[in-house]
Amino acid sequence: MKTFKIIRPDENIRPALIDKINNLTKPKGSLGTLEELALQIGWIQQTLSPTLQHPQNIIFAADHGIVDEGVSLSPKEVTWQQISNFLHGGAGVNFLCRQHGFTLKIVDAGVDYNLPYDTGIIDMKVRKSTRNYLHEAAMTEEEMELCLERGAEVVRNCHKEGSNILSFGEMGIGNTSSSSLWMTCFTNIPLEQCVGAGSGLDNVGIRHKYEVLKQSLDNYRGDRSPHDIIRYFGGLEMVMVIGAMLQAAELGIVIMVDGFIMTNCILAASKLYPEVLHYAIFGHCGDETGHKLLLDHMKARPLLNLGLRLGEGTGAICAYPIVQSAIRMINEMDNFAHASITKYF
Ligand SMILES: Cc1cc2ncn([C@H]3O[C@H](COP(=O)(O)O)[C@@H](O)[C@H]3O)c2cc1C
Ligand SMILES: O=C(O)c1cccnc1
Repeated sequence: MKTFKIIRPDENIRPALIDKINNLTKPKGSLGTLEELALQIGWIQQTLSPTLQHPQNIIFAADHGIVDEGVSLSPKEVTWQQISNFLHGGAGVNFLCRQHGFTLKIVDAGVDYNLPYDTGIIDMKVRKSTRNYLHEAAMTEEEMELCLERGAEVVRNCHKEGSNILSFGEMGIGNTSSSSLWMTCFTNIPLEQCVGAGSGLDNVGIRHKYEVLKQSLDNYRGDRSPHDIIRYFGGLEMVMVIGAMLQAAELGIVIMVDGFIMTNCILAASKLYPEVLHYAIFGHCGDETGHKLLLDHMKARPLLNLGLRLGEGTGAICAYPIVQSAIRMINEMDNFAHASITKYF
């Protein structure tokens, strides 16, 4: 399997970073989460003057065989139709990218449609849709490997373009189902608490989705290793995100984590390489059932709580101005000595 070299950033810089933050003209700790973010990004970048360069939101898209079982309110073709909307600039993620200066990249990981690649969509298609994991593994070992490699390749290209912060998003009707299965397998939280409305199921629909996913789990005969669970229940776009996140961490790129699906992707990535979590900033806690439970389980502290349940990277991008403030704080605030203010602590 593709390997990644992900290290915990060097601790040696931390005292100097803490010292710099504590000497800014404010009571110690009074800028709270902004101070934590500045420390984290300075630590990742190994500098006392961290920067944010060329932010990009990368949407990985694919279809899911399990959709045949009626687990989503939305029909499968919404995946490619929404991609077309992304290209025309009319989706939720588009106005947020425009507002916050993000470049938007769309990656076809496995959409069940012949997409027009001359529009700028990045062709990384591994196959058209996963198989239906009610009956068989969603993807083969080779397909999983291709997903990891291609996700990593997309991020290497962003790195070459100068990005040091990336947000990841997804589009794939049915992908809250894969997410719920990864969540229950990796956290041992009962499946019932991991299954929610996704793109809009009512209670009857959620019950049916739960029954299908429960049956899929009962039918599973794999070895329960992280690798096998990722492969068996994964979405092609979600495994590509894992490759992308791992490559980002290897390159020292800050990872902005979006909603329920992306939180599950970084959870799964951390089962392969635990150190990936040092590079993650959790953008928000959304309304999809299980998201808060999962964040709590991971001891993650999301920046926002806006009741979002869309995906596409929207919640991560909404949180970006807070990250920008943290970077301005550490670079632009004066210190006690220079400002001639008596330091009383
Ligand atoms: C128009 C539309 C736009 C979306 N953008 C993101 N999603 C979100 O909904 C899907 C997951 O929900 P489920 O598992 O219930 O299918 C994903 O595509 C996710 O990105 C959308 C869903 C719809 C309908
Ligand atoms: O939080 C998410 O990522 C999410 C929730 C519902 C539907 N699509 C995405």
